[in-house]
Order: sequence, then structure tokens, then C-alpha cells
Amino acid sequence: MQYITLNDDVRIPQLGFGVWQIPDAQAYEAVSTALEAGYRHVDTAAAYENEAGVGRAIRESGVPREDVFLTTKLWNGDQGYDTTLRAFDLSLERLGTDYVDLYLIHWPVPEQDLYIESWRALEKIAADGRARAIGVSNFTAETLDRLLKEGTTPPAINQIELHPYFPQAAMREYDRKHGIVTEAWSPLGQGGDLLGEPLLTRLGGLYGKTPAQVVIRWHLQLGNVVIPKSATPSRIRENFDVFDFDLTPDEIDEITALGGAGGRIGPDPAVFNYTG
Ligand SMILES: NC(=O)C1=CN([C@@H]2O[C@H](COP(=O)(O)OP(=O)(O)OC[C@H]3O[C@@H](n4cnc5c(N)ncnc54)[C@H](OP(=O)(O)O)[C@@H]3O)[C@@H](O)[C@H]2O)C=CC1
Ligand SMILES: O=C(O)C(=O)[C@@H](O)[C@H](O)C(=O)CO
Repeated sequence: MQYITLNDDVRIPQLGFGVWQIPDAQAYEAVSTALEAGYRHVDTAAAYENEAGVGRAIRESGVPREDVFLTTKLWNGDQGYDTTLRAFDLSLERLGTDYVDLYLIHWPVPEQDLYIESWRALEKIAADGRARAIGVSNFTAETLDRLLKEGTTPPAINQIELHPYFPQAAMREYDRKHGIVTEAWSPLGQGGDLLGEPLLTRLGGLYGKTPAQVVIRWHLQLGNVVIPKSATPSRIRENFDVFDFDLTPDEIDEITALGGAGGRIGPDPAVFNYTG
């Protein structure tokens, strides 16, 4: 496993396991399989409604809690200072742990204008030692500029949509300049057309790897934290088997150039104001 040291000196495993759309009843099995395969980093959120299954899998895995990097996120409708503190308590309760490794504001939700207040609550949670690191998700240059100006602690991570069809060069550069690590969500383009790209099949053929493994390798070599999701045991293992080959700089550029072919899959954070 490769680690990245965040701006608060916390070390994060660069490859993690995402669990969006895995129902709570199946999350136990999926996370157990991931931990057996070697993952030591799990990305969940209050909104995924599977924190209980994720937490139980970690507790019963036999892997010491301190060896697993656990992320969860504050849902949009819970933003605000007191409401954030309450939402965090409930996440810990469902996860069955007394701290998380990373707590993120899930979306800025510019219209409700509560992300600065919410960030102050995350700073308090970190100061109390209940989140080892704090960060944001889906923040734009505009929302981050304000957070950096008005907050006391800079975010350690910005988790954003990022895959070869949407390579986010400008946002990666913004994060880098500000000492923020970029984490890629939907890193496989949600398993859609991207994985059928002839370029990825060709590169996979050269290295004896699948298109998904080539894409995960691209993320690792760009310096992204990457959290592919799968509910399929063979794919969970496949997505972890990416540490025995290197793409060349030209191959990385060729994959990045696929960005012309696709685009964003998820909501645009500048206008995503859903709080339900
Ligand atoms: N902060 C945010 O706003 C967001 C965060 N996220 C986080 O990012 C994680 C990953 O993103 P996600 O949207 O789930 O999408 P991914 O890009 O990780 O793709 C997941 C899809 O790809 C399929 N897949 C996985 N591995 C393979 C493989 N080796 N070969 C072929 N198909 C494969 C999966 O199928 P199957 O499961 O059937 O195997 C699933 O349909 C989420 O689970 C979540 O933790 C995601 C969205 C937004
Ligand atoms: O998966 C997440 O973390 C999300 O925030 C997404 O579900 C997001 O809310 C979305 O895709 C809504 O359409």
C-alpha cells in the first residue's frame, strides 16, 4: 500500500474502498471482503445509510481499528454548527467507533450558506480528537477560497468527481497549490462506457491488467487518493491488485486526454443545493 501524508501529518492509504449504493445489509460483507483483500481505507457517508454495516465489518475483521482509515461525511441537511455536532455523534454511534480518521463536509450547498459554520464544527471535532483529519468534498475554487479565508484550519482533502472522462486538471492544481490532497470519487466513471475505451484495453493488454486496473493506476500515479467501489468480490480484489506495474508518463497523458470524450457524471457542486 502507498500512503500520502496530509497537511496535518495524518497518513492516508492512497487506495481505499468506496461504499456508495451498497445497502447496509450488504455493506458488512463487502467491507469484510475488502479488508481481507488488503484494503485499509473505507469511504462512507451518513447519506449512504450503511455506516452500521461498515462499522460492524471493521470491528469484526480482526484488523486493529487503528490500522483502518475510516472516512464519513456530513450530509447537506445537517449543516450548521450545532446540527453538525449532533450529526457527527450519530455517525459515530452508527459506526460503533469513538473517532473517525477523516470527516468531510459532503457538498458545499452554496445556496444555504452554512458551510463556514459547519466547518467550525469540524474544527471543534478535530480539536477534541474525534476526527484525526477534516476535509471537504465537492468544493470549488470559489467555496474553497472562502473556507481558507474564514476558517482556522485548512482542509486536508477535497474529494471530487474525477476520472479519465473528467480529469479535473484545474481543480487538482488548485488543491495542490493550497496543500490540499485531491481524492477522486467515481474514479472508474461508475463502471460505464469509460471501461470499454480501446486505449484502456490496449494498455491493459500490455501490462496484463484490466481497464479498471489501468484507470486506478492512472489515479495513483497522478497523486490522487482513489476509492473505487464494487459489490462484486472478484472486482474488489481486482481493484486492489494495482501495485505491480507502472504506466509511462506518455500513457498517463494519453489517458488524461480522454477527458475530451466525456464529462461530469454527477451533479455540478456550484449549483447542487439538495438537502433532502
Ligand atoms: N463525495 C461524493 O459526493 C461522492 C463520493 N463517492 C464515493 O466514491 C466511491 C466510488 O464512486 P462510485 O460512484 O461508487 O463509482 P466507481 O467509479 O467506483 O464505479 C463503481 C461501479 O463500477 C463497477 N466496477 C467496480 N470495479 C469494477 C471492475 N474492476 N470492472 C468493471 N466494473 C467495475 C461497480 O460494479 P459492481 O459494484 O457491480 O461490481 C460499480 O457499478 C463511492 O462508492 C463513494 O464512496 C461517490 C460519488 C459521490
Ligand atoms: O455518493 C455520494 O457521495 C453523493 O453525494 C451522490 O449520491 C450525490 O448525492 C448524487 O449523485 C446525487 O445525484
